[in-house]
Amino acid sequence: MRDHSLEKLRRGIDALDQEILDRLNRRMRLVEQIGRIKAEKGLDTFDPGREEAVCRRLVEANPGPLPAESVRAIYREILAASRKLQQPLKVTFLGPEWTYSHLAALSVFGHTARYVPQAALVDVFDSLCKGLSHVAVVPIENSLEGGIGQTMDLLYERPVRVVGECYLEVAHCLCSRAADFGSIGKLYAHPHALGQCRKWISEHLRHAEIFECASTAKAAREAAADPASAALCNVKAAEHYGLSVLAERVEDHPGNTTRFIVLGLKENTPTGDDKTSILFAVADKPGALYQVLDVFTLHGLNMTRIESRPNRLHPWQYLFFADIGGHEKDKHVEDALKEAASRTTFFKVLGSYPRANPRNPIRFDLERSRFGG
Ligand SMILES: O=C(O)C(=O)C[C@]1(C(=O)O)C=C[C@@H](O)C=C1
Repeated sequence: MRDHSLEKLRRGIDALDQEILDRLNRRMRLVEQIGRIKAEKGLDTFDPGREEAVCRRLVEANPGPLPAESVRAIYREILAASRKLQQPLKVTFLGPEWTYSHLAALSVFGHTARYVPQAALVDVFDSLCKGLSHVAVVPIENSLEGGIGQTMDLLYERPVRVVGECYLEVAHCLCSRAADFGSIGKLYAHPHALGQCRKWISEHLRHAEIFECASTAKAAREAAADPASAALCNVKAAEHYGLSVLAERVEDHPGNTTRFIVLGLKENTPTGDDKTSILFAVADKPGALYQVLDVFTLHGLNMTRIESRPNRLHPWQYLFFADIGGHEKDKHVEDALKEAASRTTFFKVLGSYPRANPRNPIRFDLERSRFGG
């Protein structure tokens, strides 16, 4: 028997879908016009500040029942389609495919960007600096393991700008071609994944010989070649390399999150809720670091991170990486940066970008292989 009320509702949906499509195409015609202006003026297609402003405005104006995370997910793909019409955006990251960097890049740039995996982190920076990619996505710190030293070194050495950030929940799985733990003699894993799963491994895989790999996806690739081995990787890498998931979420602490930064070559426009990353060195004298930090206190700027790293060009000297609230173009931030710089021996603004919320990381839904809130 035909259900007339169901058919009527579906006719309503069809009419609305047509309206959404017409409006999306009207939007895309405006996007094409902007694309032509940008091309004439030599401006970048990707404007992270504007994109964040578009999403934030919609999330704030959203009356529901559509959840905020769905508004963001839908607009992630609409904006990706917009950029693709203007000029396909090339996004580079540490590969192979389905590393956490790849997942982070997908969560920022959607599925229609062009993804360019690299074999090493230095190649990711070089691809951007040589103009072979428009943007790069690299890990900068993990909630359990701390700063990613190699990224910090390359931020010091290369003329790149930080133009965005995102937090991604890291959910490691033990994946293998083997049917159970008993037959696993080797474990392939990235050193950070090993650090994050230390306790679990000592309880469940004490007998396995450990082989470190340059990425979690490479670990999956190695495990695919040897049925008596396993890898610590995400569920997408397991799927891609034909591995079964033997155990889910094997990290020692829930809430394991990695912060990724988006790199570009140009400055960002302010959005009203930004963060600025800086890098500096101070003289070898009492109170030198305090003098710099004091400037931010006096200007009422919140410092959300400070981390030191050995300066590889000058042994036993240190570089400080810090993040403060605000945009370098905000007057009070600009004044503070100028004053702080005058108290250092080296000072570099790495970039200002829309602030992301570490307490609400992007989650990769293991069951549905989709991004959630
Ligand atoms: O406003 C722009 O600069 C656009 O190019 C349009 C648009 C959009 O679709 O809203 C597309 C790409 C940019 O990264 C930002 C926004």
